[in-house]
Parts: sequence; structure tokens; C-alpha cells
Amino acid sequence: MWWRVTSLSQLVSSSKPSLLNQMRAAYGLKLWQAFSTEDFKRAEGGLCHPGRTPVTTFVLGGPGSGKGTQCTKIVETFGFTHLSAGDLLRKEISSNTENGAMILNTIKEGKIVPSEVTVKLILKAIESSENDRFLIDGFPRSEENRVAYERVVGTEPDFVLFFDCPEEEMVKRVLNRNQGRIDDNIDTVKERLRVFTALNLPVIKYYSGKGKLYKIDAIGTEDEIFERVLPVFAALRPKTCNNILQKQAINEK
Ligand SMILES: Nc1ncnc2c1ncn2[C@@H]1O[C@H](COP(=O)(O)OP(=O)(O)OP(=O)(O)O)[C@@H](O)[C@H]1O
Ligand SMILES: O=c1ccn([C@@H]2O[C@H](COP(=O)(O)O)[C@@H](O)[C@H]2O)c(=O)[nH]1
Ligand SMILES: [Mg+2]
Repeated sequence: MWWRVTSLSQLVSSSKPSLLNQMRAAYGLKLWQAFSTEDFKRAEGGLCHPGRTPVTTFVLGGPGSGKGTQCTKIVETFGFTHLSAGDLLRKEISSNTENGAMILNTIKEGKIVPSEVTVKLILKAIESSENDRFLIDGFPRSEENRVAYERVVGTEPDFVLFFDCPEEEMVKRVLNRNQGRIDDNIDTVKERLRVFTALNLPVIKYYSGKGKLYKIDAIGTEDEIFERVLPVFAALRPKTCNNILQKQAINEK
């Protein structure tokens, strides 16, 4: 069985010195500005300012499994910044950027946008944030995405949540979502499920093998599911919840 709940002692972030960090220090560049498409292929790792070691969590699961819903709750309770790869891509469409039309077609078809586009958007969002803990929702979608992220960023996620939901329930949720999403229709959902099984499950399996995966049963009410998520983040409390603890201490005085 390849599902394995990781030991809590592994929730420690790591950083690597990198060529790009040195370049950025020298030229005042943000990492996402520092590579062109060509550079992207050979970029070395390195995400943040020297000494900045953000906690990153990938949040995975099929379409409609409840990733976004649970991320909202995690943000409220544990002060993470929620970066939904899908939302970042949809913003490109609504802002009419150079990749907007390509992204729109890819999402309509339920396929995966090229890694260089998505990784760049994620890096830009991380680097624009003051926070040091991030939920990266709906990414990586494929092994190719994963390898591209790790090559550019230079670190792996600290841990990975996987919302495990039966297909029938996912289809029901997506078709009832009512948020006007172009991909919330039965044909696109079928393709998204196919892509999830073919390309995303191998990523989930990879992190399971590394002992980084937390598999969460995604059936139940939103609150019941959040109860299952809580223990994963409770282990991070001393490191990641200083603000919350400080606020509590002030209020208790
Ligand atoms: N536990 C739940 N029970 C029933 N409905 C839920 C539950 N959690 C979320 N939903 C609803 O299901 C729909 C999909 O949820 P959500 O958008 O969080 O999924 P997602 O995994 O982010 O999907 P996608 O990958 O398509 O973005 C939403 O309308 C949400 O309100
Ligand atoms: O890393 C990513 C994330 C998303 N996409 C595309 O966007 C849609 C919608 O994503 P959600 O996470 O469900 O909001 C997805 O089906 C892909 O087409 C992507 O290509 N890469
Ligand atoms: Mg979502």
C-alpha cells in the first residue's frame, strides 16, 4: 500500500543556497523576473531571500474534492497564504495577458497549462507576499509540473495534503458549484478526472513514497473534514502560529 501517513518530525522546512539567489541579490531581481523561458529550462533552485525559509504545503485532490474550501479554513485558523494555481491562471485570463487566450483554451479542455507559465505565477505570488507559509492549491498537476517547480524553487514542499474523494461525489459538487466557471460542465469534468488519474495521482504517489503525504477522507461536512485536517497543522503550531499565539496572549492579559 503506497498511502503512508508521514511522521510529524518531517514537518521541517529546508532551504538551499542558489545561483539565482545570488543573481537576485546582485541585480535586485525577483526570482520570477530572473528567468526567461530559456533560462527556465536550466534554472537552479532558490526561492527566497537568504535566511527566509517558507513553509510550503501542496494541496492536492481531484476536481471538486474540496481543496479550496478547506484551504479557506486553514488560512483562517493557521495564517497561511492561499495560492490557488487555478485562480492565478484565471486571473491571467481576466487580465488579458499574453498567455490569457492559451490558458482559457487549456482550462476549457480540462488540460494542463505549461509548467513554465504556472511556476512563474506561483513564484511571483510567493515573492510578493510578506508571509512565510503558503498553501499551494491544485499544483503540481503532473510529474512534469513537480520537477519544474523543484528545479526552479530548489526545495520540496514540507508536506502534501491529498483530499481523497469518490468520483461520483466530485462530479456532483462541481456541477452544483454555480460560480460560473467555464470548466464546470460534464464534458470538461470527465476530462479533468481523466487527467487527474493519469497525471496527478503519480505526483501523489511520489510524495507518499517520500513520507510527506497526508491523505484526508474528503467525504462528510466541511467541518468534519476540517477536523481531520487540524492535526496535520497542529504539529506546526510552534513554528507557524506565532501571530495567533501572540494575539491570544494579548487578549488573555
Ligand atoms: N464537504 C463538502 N460537502 C459538500 N460540498 C462541498 C464540501 N466541500 C466543498 N463543497 C462544495 O463543493 C464545491 C467544490 O469545492 P471546492 O471548490 O472547494 O473544490 P476544489 O477541490 O477546490 O475544486 P477545483 O479543483 O475544481 O477547484 C463547492 O461548491 C463547495 O462549496
Ligand atoms: O497547476 C495548475 C492548476 C490549474 N490548471 C488548470 O486550471 C484548471 C482549474 O484548476 P483548479 O485547481 O480546479 O481551479 C485545471 O483543470 C487546469 O486546466 C493547470 O493547468 N495547472
Ligand atoms: Mg479549487
